[in-house]
Amino acid sequence: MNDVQLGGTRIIPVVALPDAGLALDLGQALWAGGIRTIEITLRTPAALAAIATLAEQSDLLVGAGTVLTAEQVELAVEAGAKYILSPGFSSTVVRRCQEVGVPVIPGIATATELQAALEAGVTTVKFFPAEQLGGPAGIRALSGPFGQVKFVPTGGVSLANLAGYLAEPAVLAVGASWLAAPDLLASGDFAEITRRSTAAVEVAAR
Ligand SMILES: O=C(O)C(=O)C[C@H](O)[C@H](O)COP(=O)(O)O
Repeated sequence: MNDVQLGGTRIIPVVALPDAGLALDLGQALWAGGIRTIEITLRTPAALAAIATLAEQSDLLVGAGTVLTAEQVELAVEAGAKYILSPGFSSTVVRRCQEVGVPVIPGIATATELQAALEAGVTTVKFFPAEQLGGPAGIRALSGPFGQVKFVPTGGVSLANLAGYLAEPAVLAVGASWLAAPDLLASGDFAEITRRSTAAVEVAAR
């Protein structure tokens, strides 16, 4: 599975890319800041083209996010996505990922959903929306009965609370949009994306 790679810098920038033409500059800006993976959400029409560009022309480990259907799994994998994330748990999405042989990180928000994920053969889950669900303490509570599970908290993770999440042994990596925030992408401020990446990677390395 991609745990080893995701566990590298432990930070996954979550990006809704307005224009696939920004993909390479974005990839370079993140890489320069020490980031080694990216989640491109299938929330914009540019997503699949951006995944293809980065999969072919960058060294980033490219994941596809907001994958809600089996068809989207296929499209994302065809485009070059190396792992799949969903905001919630769908046994249909998970099954198709398993059939295709691509690692999947479905979202869970409750113990019931986590049990469903385990039953489906998943042991790495997205914890979404992390801050609203109790943050690191919420993850710690779920880790009690589910000690074998690794979490990727996403939703409300910032530079200010990053260290708290990464200090949890059950946290594989965090997902967050502030590194490549929509306003930075809109204004083409790639230098700031590198600055934010550098700052986050520095916190993760402590
Ligand atoms: O679409 C998905 O699959 C998601 O994960 C939803 C959000 O884009 C992330 O949770 C980012 O949240 P923020 O870092 O708080 O902006």
